[in-house]
Amino acid sequence: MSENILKLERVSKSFANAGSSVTNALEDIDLEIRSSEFISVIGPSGCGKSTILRLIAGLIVPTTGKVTLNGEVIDGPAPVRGMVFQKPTLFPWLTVEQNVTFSLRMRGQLRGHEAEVEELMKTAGLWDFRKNWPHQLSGGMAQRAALLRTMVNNPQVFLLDEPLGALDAFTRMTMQDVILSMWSRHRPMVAMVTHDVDEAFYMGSRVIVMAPRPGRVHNDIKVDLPYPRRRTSREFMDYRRFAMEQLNFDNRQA
Ligand SMILES: Nc1ncnc2c1ncn2[C@@H]1O[C@H](COP(=O)(O)OP(=O)(O)OP(=O)(O)O)[C@@H](O)[C@H]1O
Repeated sequence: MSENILKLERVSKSFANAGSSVTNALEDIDLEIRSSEFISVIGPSGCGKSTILRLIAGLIVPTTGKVTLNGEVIDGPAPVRGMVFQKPTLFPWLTVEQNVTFSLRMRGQLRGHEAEVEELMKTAGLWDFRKNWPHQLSGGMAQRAALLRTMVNNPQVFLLDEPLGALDAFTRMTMQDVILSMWSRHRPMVAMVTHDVDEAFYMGSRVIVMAPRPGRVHNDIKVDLPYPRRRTSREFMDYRRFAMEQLNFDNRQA
């Protein structure tokens, strides 16, 4: 399988505010992501994390610079770049299974993919709930269904914007493993925004630390730890400590 390369080259993004002021959400971002990398993006509120994902998704275009996938400029959304948001957006009138297979059915591609869908739903613990309606699901189950719905398209680029932010700590840790096990099947390129430093290092093969005003890359850390990772290992704690220093949290304690 050929390697996919996503590039942000000298990308800046400004937003006009009410009145005449402008927010420089991102300034001069250079970033290269390759197939099978799992990128976690962390940084303080407002530093442009979601803006990076929205640019890659093609929901917005850069003010200057360019975003390309395999050399082609991204200027709109496409199924090869799937995005999952913090709040799962399932169709309430469709069952879990119908939600997960929605885009496959729309494209007439469900036949031949049934076995794969079944296996994915079993991995995600949703098979026994496939006939349920979205309102009958817990938050974690709904988010798993939303993740699968994007995953069944086999996107080249998988964009996750705080996908686990609304979940309790235990469900969140389980979901981290569910996402990693789904990722390990085809190893698509993943870019995930999170506010949780542990999550960033537990999941990411690379962690991008961003700084605000204007949003820029402060550090790009390769996480040299094999999967599955141990949250309590010394190496894990070393990465965590380093990131906390980068984010300047080590000297903000009371
Ligand atoms: N559509 C928009 N119009 C005006 N300003 C915007 C728009 N989208 C984002 N911004 C501004 O751009 C900056 C970066 O926003 P962004 O949502 O990317 O940050 P973030 O790092 O994801 O923040 P958070 O962690 O709080 O979700 C913020 O100052 C935000 O107010």
